[in-house]
Amino acid sequence: MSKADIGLIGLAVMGSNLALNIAEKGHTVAVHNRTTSRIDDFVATAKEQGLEEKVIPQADLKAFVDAVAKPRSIIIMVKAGGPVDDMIEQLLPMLDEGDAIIECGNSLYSDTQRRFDYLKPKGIGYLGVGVSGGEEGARHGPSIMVGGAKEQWHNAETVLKAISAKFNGEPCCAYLGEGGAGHFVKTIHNGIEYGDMQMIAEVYGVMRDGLGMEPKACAEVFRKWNQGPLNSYLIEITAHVLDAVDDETGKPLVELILDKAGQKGTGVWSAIAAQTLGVPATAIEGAVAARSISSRKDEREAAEKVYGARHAGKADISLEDLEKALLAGKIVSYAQGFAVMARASEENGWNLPLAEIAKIWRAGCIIRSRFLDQMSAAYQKTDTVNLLMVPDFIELMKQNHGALRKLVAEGALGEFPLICLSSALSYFDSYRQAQGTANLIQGQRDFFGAHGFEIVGRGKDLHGDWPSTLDN
Ligand SMILES: NC(=O)C1=CN([C@@H]2O[C@H](COP(=O)(O)OP(=O)(O)OC[C@H]3O[C@@H](n4cnc5c(N)ncnc54)[C@H](OP(=O)(O)O)[C@@H]3O)[C@@H](O)[C@H]2O)C=CC1
Ligand SMILES: O=C(CO)[C@H](O)[C@H](O)COP(=O)(O)O
Repeated sequence: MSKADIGLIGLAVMGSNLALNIAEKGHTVAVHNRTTSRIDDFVATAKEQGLEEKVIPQADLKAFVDAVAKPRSIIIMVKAGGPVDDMIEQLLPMLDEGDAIIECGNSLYSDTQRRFDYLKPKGIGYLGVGVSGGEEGARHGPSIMVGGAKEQWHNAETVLKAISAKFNGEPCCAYLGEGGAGHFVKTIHNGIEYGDMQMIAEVYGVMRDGLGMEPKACAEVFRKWNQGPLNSYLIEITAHVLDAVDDETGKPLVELILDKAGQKGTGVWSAIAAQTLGVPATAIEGAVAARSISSRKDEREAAEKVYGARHAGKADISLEDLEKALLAGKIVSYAQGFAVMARASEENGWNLPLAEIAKIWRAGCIIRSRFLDQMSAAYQKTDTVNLLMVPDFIELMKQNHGALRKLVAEGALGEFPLICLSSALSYFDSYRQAQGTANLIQGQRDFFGAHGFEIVGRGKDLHGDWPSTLDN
């Protein structure tokens, strides 16, 4: 029996769809799953789709490994965390030097780095790969962010590029750097995804509570915006979510869905990375905070009783300004996400290609958009890491930050929470303020802790002659 081009372990939502995608592109794939009933279900689906000849199912792990051509490329698509380490340990005695484990889940990049370092001396290549696009993407073409062992990447490159999404014929799949680089980029992708989703939700809140719009009317607006500069997958699906009607009650489905957002970790990891690297990512942090506040429904209900319902009423803002405000917020959020990646790249020696990252996000992934095409073109022309200093985007910010300002002001007066959009605006205003207020902070730090301050022309580590007695 001829050997499979590639192996795949983990036939849940993502793994099964990736395996079907691989088979459809003409590559033979050996598949395995801990619970064997999933293998049977997968084989049945492969048959329905006429792909069974490209699939080698193996319930026994050793037989699965033996079914893959050497040097082996074995994708693992299991639950992130401990299960990945378990899988690695089970595979290790069965692999040969030069084989590769290609881990495609949403893993913490520091775990990926650890696994890469652990396997390298054993002669096993470890690739930590971010895959975005959900179920549909996995089946028909995700965006694929590869990090880890470069040599083994070349063995798997043909298959991974074949199954990835294409933008103008170019694969949305690239090798981005050693160790945890691929998973770091996927994490920041998700952080940006959180920002996009939260900003959209905040604008929906203003439409609903400030402009008194019904979900169907909101859907219509998002559909229209999807024809303009905000064109993106997330704007498109927002229109669909707002349009959906509950069969049981005939009411808009969105009004029945509990307002508590889930989160699986990548947003928090992005915010922690930003803080650890000393690169502000206020939009991502705001989006994570908003999800956490949303989950405290009981507390919110109690607080509303204490403080009274918000004044929600007429917001004095046009739909045109809402669109512009969303665009300005989005630019700031992407500027922050890319600045975090640039800093992480320096810190870890990854040499992350920012233009390439924007390119492979243009199709297949959850944040795919027209905007990313503009971004990749802009980053190809410049080395500047902050998008706010890239000529095309300077122009866009100049045209749109006024609308963001108006929205945030309306939000404050009308008591509409805009945690993400307002923090994006504050970042923008802080970023472009040549004379800030940290002079006072430095004075305070020197007062209570003799931490020293700098006076230009006079020197560093200077101290004030502060009073020694105080009232407090
Ligand atoms: N769902 C999505 O939209 C996206 C998910 N991801 C990431 O992709 C990965 C897979 O996601 P998804 O397909 O949703 O599946 P899940 O995260 O729900 O994981 C289920 C799979 O993991 C296997 N598994 C769990 N524990 C173990 C273990 N200890 N040993 C062996 N196998 C184990 C399960 O096997 P069994 O059947 O035996 O229980 C099953 O195949 C995750 O890291 C996820 O974060 C990335 C992008 C999008
Ligand atoms: O990676 C993804 C999309 O890109 C997954 O759908 C992920 O689960 C999204 O994160 P969260 O569940 O925290 O919203």
